[in-house]
Amino acid sequence: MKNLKFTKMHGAGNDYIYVNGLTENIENASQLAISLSNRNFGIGSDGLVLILPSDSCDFRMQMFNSDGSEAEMCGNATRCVGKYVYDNKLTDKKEITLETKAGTKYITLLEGDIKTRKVTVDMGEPILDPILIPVNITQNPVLNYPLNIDGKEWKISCVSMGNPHAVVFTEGIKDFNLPVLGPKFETNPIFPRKTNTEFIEIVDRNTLNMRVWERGAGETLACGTGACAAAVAAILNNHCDRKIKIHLLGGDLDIEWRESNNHVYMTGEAVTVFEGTIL
Ligand SMILES: N[C@H](CCC[C@H](N)C(=O)O)C(=O)O
Repeated sequence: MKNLKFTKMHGAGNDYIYVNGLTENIENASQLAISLSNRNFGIGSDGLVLILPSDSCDFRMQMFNSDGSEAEMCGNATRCVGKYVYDNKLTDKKEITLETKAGTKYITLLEGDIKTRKVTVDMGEPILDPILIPVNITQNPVLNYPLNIDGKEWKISCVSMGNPHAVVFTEGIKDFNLPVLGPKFETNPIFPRKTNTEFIEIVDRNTLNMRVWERGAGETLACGTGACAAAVAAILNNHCDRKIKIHLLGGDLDIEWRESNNHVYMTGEAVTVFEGTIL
């Protein structure tokens, strides 16, 4: 894709390539995600995000993992899209609606500047029905369900934020060999559409530590939908209260699951790193 203009951004270290689909013509976005995400021969990223026109919202987001697979939703990217459209004067609003494959998301731009901005996203309601996640387990909701992997029993709690998540409450996560362990969850046959997997340490009733093995991307420094899923699972398992700070390798995310409307709210930074053109 010669002369393709892009912007490199990250949310808590979860970095994506952003392309303005209103002006750039994108062919085969899946293949483009693979080639541009390559950290040696491409730009290097966790995937590709297209910002597109929408009939129902201010904008539409299409998100592709670095393996080329398209995901229903991406929390960190949603914050960055909000910052992108404001900084590039595609809107002058600070309350922005975004059409995604997981429904409409509501973005609120908070304090910030051209480099870094704090952003809150209303991520909507968590999905707990195993049929809708999907996960081949009859328990509903799926909480602390025993999953045997290579002879070790793990307890998983399954939540969807439009994309599937298996949340594991455990200890010693900094020593986990995720490149070996992660794929055994991601491609486990009980997940018909694979899964993202969050490995969580409970610090206290308002604090979690998290590492994540993402579907289609491997270990990332942060996962917004994963942080939301982990917060919901922690609250349902009575490990935490409804406001939780989550420490991820790339930074912190503040999650609130509001009792009043059953919506999950995620607040964190969106950072613009550089702009460029593909030669
Ligand atoms: N790998 C995810 C998509 C990206 C999610 C993550 N980066 C986020 O911030 O929510 C999936 O295939 O469901």
